Amino acid sequence: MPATPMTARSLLFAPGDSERKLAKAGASGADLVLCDLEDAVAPASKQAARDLVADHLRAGDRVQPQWVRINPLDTDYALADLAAIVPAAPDGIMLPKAMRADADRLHHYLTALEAAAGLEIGRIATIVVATETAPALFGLGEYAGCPRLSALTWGAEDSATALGATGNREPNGEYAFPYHLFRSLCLAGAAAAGVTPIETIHGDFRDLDDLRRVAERARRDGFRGMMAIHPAQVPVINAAFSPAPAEVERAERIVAAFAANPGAGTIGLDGEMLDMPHLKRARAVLAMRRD
Ligand SMILES: CC(C)(COP(=O)(O)OP(=O)(O)OC[C@H]1O[C@@H](n2cnc3c(N)ncnc32)[C@H](O)[C@@H]1OP(=O)(O)O)[C@@H](O)C(=O)NCCC(=O)NCCSC(=O)C[C@H](O)C(=O)O
Ligand SMILES: [Mg+2]
Repeated sequence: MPATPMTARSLLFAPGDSERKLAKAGASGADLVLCDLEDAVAPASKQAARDLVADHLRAGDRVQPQWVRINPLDTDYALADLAAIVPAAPDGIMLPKAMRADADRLHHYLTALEAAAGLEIGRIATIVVATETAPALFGLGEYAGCPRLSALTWGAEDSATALGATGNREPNGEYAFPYHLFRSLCLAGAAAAGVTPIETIHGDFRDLDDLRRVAERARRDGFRGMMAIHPAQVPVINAAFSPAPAEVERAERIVAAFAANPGAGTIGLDGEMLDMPHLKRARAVLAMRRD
């Protein structure tokens, strides 16, 4: 039961206990909304948030796919989250603090709950936040063939907590070395599994210039989308994960140059040597266009 790799550029979190934010997220222009039942919701509000998110899902009129981040499977909250949410037919489930075995367990739970709710089996896709526990950090290469999995992402805050760190940033604001490693392993793990790598949140939600820099770097590195925590971040992320006109034009010229030289493995264009990896990347840029 393989899932289609995720195509969302922006995934906006809305706290599950905020009716206002759940409603506003739909109008944000985000490609996907993540209704959160995990860390944005205090323990005392978990049940109220489940009820609110289920009502939100049942209200219909989905402008974009509506996903739910449940609590980790090894907490007392997770099964109650799934029991409340699956009958309301979310488009997907985000599983935090997880590793491959948890994603497999989630697949089985979803199959049982979809059947009980009369939903099409396999309609609910999954994304795993795959760096948030110490054991998970050693398992990022294990996701190939994971049923329902459409994307992998990572979380710098919970990774730091898992390591016992006191922080995760250098004095200049960049992530410290361990978090570059986890980010890179998430990217490579997603590529190895044939699913979409999604960049983590940018917590400084007022600094949109820095967000632009970080999001553009993420796309350059291979991420295909990014999570957001505030509606103002959405247009910046959407732009960063959409190829610019000049990039599309260059990709078209590369594809055309190879088409004009069908026997050539390598060609020169604008003084640059191009071979098969360049052609593949040019085709990938063209596939990312949204007209
Ligand atoms: C971060 C926020 C708490 C800031 O909220 P606020 O101070 O209210 O911001 P603004 O005054 O600028 O809000 C302007 C209006 O926009 C609405 N709004 C704000 N955020 C959202 C949102 N996420 N979705 C929809 N609408 C939103 C406000 O309601 C204002 O509208 P109005 O009421 O009409 O004036 C807040 O942005 C927020 O709650 N963000 C989401 C936080 C969240 O979900 N966090 C969990 C994910 S991150 C994570 O878990 C880390 C990761 O797992 C790791 O381990 O690293
Ligand atoms: Mg987290």
